[in-house]
Amino acid sequence: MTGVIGAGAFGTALAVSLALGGRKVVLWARDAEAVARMNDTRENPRLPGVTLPESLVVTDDIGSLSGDFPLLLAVPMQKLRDAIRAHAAVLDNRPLVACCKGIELSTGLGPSEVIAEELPAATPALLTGPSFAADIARGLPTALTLACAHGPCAEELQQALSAPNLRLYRTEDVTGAETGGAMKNVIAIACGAAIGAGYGESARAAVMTRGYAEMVRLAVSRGAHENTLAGLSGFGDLALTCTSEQSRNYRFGRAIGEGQSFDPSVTVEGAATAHAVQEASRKRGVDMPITEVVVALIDGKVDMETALGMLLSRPLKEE
Ligand SMILES: NC(=O)C1=CN([C@@H]2O[C@H](COP(=O)(O)OP(=O)(O)OC[C@H]3O[C@@H](n4cnc5c(N)ncnc54)[C@H](OP(=O)(O)O)[C@@H]3O)[C@@H](O)[C@H]2O)C=CC1
Ligand SMILES: O=C(CO)COP(=O)(O)O
Repeated sequence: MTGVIGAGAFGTALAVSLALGGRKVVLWARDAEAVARMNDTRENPRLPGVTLPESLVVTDDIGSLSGDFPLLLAVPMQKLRDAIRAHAAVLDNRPLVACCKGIELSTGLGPSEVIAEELPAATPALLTGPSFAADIARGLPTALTLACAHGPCAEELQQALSAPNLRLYRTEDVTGAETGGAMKNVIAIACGAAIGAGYGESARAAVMTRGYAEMVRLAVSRGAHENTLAGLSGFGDLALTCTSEQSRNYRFGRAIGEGQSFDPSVTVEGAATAHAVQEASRKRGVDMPITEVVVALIDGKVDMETALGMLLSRPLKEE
């Protein structure tokens, strides 16, 4: 059995995929009315056009997740700690797989570190990599990274969470996987802004590549292995998010580049994470010029022309 906490787009997509793969899955949401609607219509408005399989149990009863089976935590990064605290009794002392991508603004910690801080007896893991919820829910082929520092648990989770069209690779480098997932959103905002401002696809490729260099520098400074960043959780997700109109982070960046507003109710993980990364990188003395520019753009401190100048006027250096 698998439990999923958070019936947003991603939690629902993972629950659907696992249920269609023959697993027993319980999807929990905090909003009783939304749960009743989902049970009535067998659809989730956050994932339009996808029918919830009959075998998928949707509930607002957190007690139905009691047990020692793995729980997927599919809530936004900045909400993860609240969600854990609200249900600590049920969540403690079992595998908890964070499905969020980001760094906590108030602490500079990644998802596995937040879990470890709140629930030291739980086994933290991370599911990350290139995947749009809509693609997973439609059964399109997808490959992701399952990261867990505890080797045997990583293998069990890899088996338990793979589905016919959802292929999981395993790593024990949780720090590398979570830094890649967090940073790709920041760089996707920069890429969206470059395209929105009309700077062209060559500029985007430059931002992606130099953004990857920033991702690697930050990850290594946090204790990650450089090679992890070349995998699905780093390069893979960077490639997807920086080039797809499906990405909310990319579209948010594009709106900035076009001088348009963006719906504040949409989950854009890279916005808070850019600020968290800026603070962490300054403390560690890690050079992150694209992240600095993204923060300045989000805060409205610079316009696109100034932002471009900040990057192009840097001293010439070796690659
Ligand atoms: N969408 C995608 O394609 C992908 C998303 N992700 C990652 O998944 C994470 C979630 O994103 P996504 O599902 O798209 O976001 P959504 O905006 O679609 O949904 C977020 C969900 O989290 C719930 N939630 C928020 N706070 C809490 C809380 N304190 N307790 C319980 N539930 C809470 C919300 O419930 P409510 O409606 O009641 O507010 C909502 O159901 C993000 O980190 C994202 O980066 C990863 C890969 C793909
Ligand atoms: O993480 C994702 C793809 O891997 C989803 O990206 P967005 O949050 O930008 O939509």
